[in-house]
Amino acid sequence: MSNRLFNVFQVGYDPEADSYPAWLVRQPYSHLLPSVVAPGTPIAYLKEDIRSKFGFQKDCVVCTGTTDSIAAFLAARVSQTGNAVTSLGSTLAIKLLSNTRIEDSRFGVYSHRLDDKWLVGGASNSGGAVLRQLFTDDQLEKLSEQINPFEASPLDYYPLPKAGERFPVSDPNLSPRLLPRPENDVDYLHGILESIARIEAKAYGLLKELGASQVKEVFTAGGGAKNEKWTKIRERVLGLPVSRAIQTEASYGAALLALKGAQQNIL
Ligand SMILES: Nc1ncnc2c1ncn2[C@@H]1O[C@H](COP(=O)(O)OP(=O)(O)O)[C@@H](O)[C@H]1O
Ligand SMILES: O=C(CO)[C@H](O)[C@H](O)COP(=O)(O)O
Repeated sequence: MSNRLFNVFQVGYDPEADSYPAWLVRQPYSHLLPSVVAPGTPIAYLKEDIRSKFGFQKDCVVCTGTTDSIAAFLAARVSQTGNAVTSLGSTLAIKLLSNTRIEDSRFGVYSHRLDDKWLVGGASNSGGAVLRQLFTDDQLEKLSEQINPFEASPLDYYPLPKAGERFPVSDPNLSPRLLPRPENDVDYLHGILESIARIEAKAYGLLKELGASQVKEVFTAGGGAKNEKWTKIRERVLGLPVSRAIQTEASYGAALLALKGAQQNIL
């Protein structure tokens, strides 16, 4: 049984029809396809050996979950069309609540169903992993303090931890661009944060071009959410209100799903 309704469409599940397509069901291997249930559905009690090994309670029930960036979206508890959550973790993942579904593999764009709406977006390989290759978290904090976020950086990079990008450009060979490196690390970090913000702006612009609902406000999750200077840079580059989500950890969204599941009877 799949515990990720939101991503079984990656094995061919149609989230609009809420079923596998007929051509797939006709295949000789179709019995191997995972059965699908909604996130936050209780599916089983823990096996006794696991329960006692880790000290879980007898009534501990396993519920279906979701992907990390959808969990971050749920944690932010936003519900209005046009609200979006950018997860600034190791990668940069975008989820916009839209009335329309969009799919375009040329740009790594896809939609997950969320009740009667769609969570449209994609995930860029840019984000915190490349920052961690260059700076410690402590340096990130101290250098960021010295950035003037209202001043545009003249540096133009495409920060990636290694070659390859998924969204808003799908190119497995795209090379990281992190040069020239200025002498001053504050300037360097400013240029990198601003360049990642431009990737984010391009991503939201692309979703709009492809027909998604207009983005009105962006909430931020993940390790980058605590960087207030970056938030201000992003606000300027995106031309949208940007703020830290009330809960910035994807695990909080997963816990909300577990709470929902715990209130239902097991399947
Ligand atoms: N002050 C900061 N400013 C920007 N990014 C930061 C800061 N501190 C940590 N990060 C980034 O946050 C990332 C970790 O966030 P997290 O949400 O835990 O990521 P993940 O769960 O995807 O690994 C690291 O890659 C790190 O570079
Ligand atoms: O790669 C990821 C984050 O970088 C996620 O695992 C990926 O985004 C899958 O989740 P979703 O289908 O919700 O985007």
